Parts: sequence; structure tokens; C-alpha cells
Amino acid sequence: MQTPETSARDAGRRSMEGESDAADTTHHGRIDADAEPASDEAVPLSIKDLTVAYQRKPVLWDVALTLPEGRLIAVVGPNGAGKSTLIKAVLGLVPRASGQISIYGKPYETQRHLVGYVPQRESVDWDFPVNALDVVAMGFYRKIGWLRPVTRAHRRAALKELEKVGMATFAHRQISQLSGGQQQRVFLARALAQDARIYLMDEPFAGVDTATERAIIALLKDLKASGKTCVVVHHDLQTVPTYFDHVVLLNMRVVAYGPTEAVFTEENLKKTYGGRLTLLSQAFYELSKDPRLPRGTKGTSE
Ligand SMILES: Nc1ncnc2c1ncn2[C@@H]1O[C@H](COP(=O)(O)OP(=O)(O)OP(=O)(O)O)[C@@H](O)[C@H]1O
Repeated sequence: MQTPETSARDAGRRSMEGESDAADTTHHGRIDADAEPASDEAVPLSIKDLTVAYQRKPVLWDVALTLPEGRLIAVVGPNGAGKSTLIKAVLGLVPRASGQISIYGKPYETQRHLVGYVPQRESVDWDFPVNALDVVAMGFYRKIGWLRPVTRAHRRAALKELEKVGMATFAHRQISQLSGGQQQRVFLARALAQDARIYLMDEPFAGVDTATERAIIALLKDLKASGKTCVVVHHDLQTVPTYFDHVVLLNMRVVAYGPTEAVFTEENLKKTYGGRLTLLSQAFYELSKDPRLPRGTKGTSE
């Protein structure tokens, strides 16, 4: 039966068929680099046949991903590729035209307590009258229940999370009076307070200084060391190989997915970024000079 959702999907399929653009790959661009675990219950995030449309225009198309546990996973792609939409779809914040999403084998609605979210900074209302400590304490609400008061013990625990991100001295500062990087750290502390098993972070490195970037990457490594999975929307191609174990290359479809050293190649990036080859060549030129790169990642544009 034709519904508005299936009609949006069909419209999108037709427009996709007319294009030979960057996202046009076989097998939905999926590379099954990791052997899939026997059961979805062992998989932090499983996405099957996900299509999302805004006003009937698809922005994610037949996305399929099986993400492994205990890894740092970058989601990379050009502006408008659907990276934020992917994160929002997992959190049930945007309606799906089709597809199934599961967190450790069950729908997000029953697994919220396992998921920590760090939103894109621009999407937050920073005029909301709360201080940094209040924001972090919100991370405990799922455990304590929304109607229960935050106790002194929770505030102490929230302060500890702020310490981890170097923000304890700003605990009583209104969030609107913090710098962009400081706000970002507070939201990371809130995600830590959630004590989740999988973290979804939408551009946590955007607009932060070098010290904050180092603090965030140290935090990600700690999370990984304790077996957590972090899915991070990331724009800086140069740092992908050093920061992340796995990469999802996205441009409406999944162009490629798998371990960074196998997937983060110039060819796959060209498929992902399409016509923006000049920029990409420059990025690869910079990359090719970087001694930290794993073998096979170096570009050919030297
Ligand atoms: N609420 C919305 N209503 C209509 N269109 C939307 C909405 N949100 C996003 N879009 C469109 O969907 C597409 C994907 O947006 P999305 O924010 O997911 O991309 P992105 O990859 O995160 O981009 P960026 O790197 O610029 O943050 C874009 O073309 C965007 O304009």
C-alpha cells in the first residue's frame, strides 16, 4: 500500500536513479569488515534498511550498519550528508520512512538508559537558566526518575564528572556564560553522568581549542578502555586515522564502513565527497605528510 512514507521513498529512489552521484555505490557501500556477532543482543547499534525523509525528500537512504562494541567510530561525510539525521534517527528524534534500529538487540525506547547523547552545540538553547552542575545532574535523571529531586550525592557525583572534563571550577556558572568549548565539555560531563554503554556525539570537536580537543580525545579513549562504544560525527579528515578505529563514510547512503585503515582511502573519500575533489586533494596532500597515518591511508595527490 502506498503511504506518504513509501511515496517519499519511491520519489527518492527515482531521483537517486537519475543521479550518478557520490553516494551511488553497490551493496549500499557497506563493507562488512568485522565478523558479525551471532546475536543482535551483543551489538551496540544495529541499523537495517533505514530511510529518512524530510518533507518527502530522502536524506538517508537504505542505511545498514552493524557497529561493534568498544570502538571509537567516526561518522564522516560532507555538509548535508545526513550525519546528524542518522544520530537523531537512532534517538527517535526524527521519523523514519522505513527501517529498523536496535540498541543491543532492542528498540531504543526500551534501551534509553544505555545511550548517552552529546548534541550539536548549535541545537542547544543556551539561554536556558541552569548552571553547569545542573546540566550534568540532568544526566542522572534516567536513573533517579524525572519526578525525584536531585540529591546532594548526585550533585557530588556531577561535580566529579565536571572534574573529569576540567570544568569543576565552573560548576555554578550559568551555561549561557560559558565559552563554546566549555559548554561542549559540560555536555560531555552530562553524557558521562548517564553512564551509558553507547555514546552518540554530534561534532564534539566543533569549535573547540587544542586543549579541549585533547581533553575530549582522552575522554573518548577512557570510554573505549572501559568497553564503551562511541559514535562521533566528525569533520576533520586529518584526525580521523589517529582518533578513530572505525569509520562510517556517509553521503545519504553508507558509502563505506569498517576499520579505518581499510576504509579511509582516497578512493572512498572521493566517492563520499563527490565533486569536492580540490578540497579533498588538499586534505590528502596534508594527510600524506602525516607520519602518524596507518599504511594504506596515504593519498596519491602528492
Ligand atoms: N528538520 C529538517 N527539515 C528539513 N530538512 C532538514 C531538516 N534537518 C536537516 N534537513 C536537511 O537534511 C539534510 C541532512 O541534514 P543533516 O543535518 O543530517 O546533515 P549533516 O551531514 O549533519 O550536515 P552538516 O555536516 O552540515 O552538519 C540536509 O540537506 C538538511 O538541509
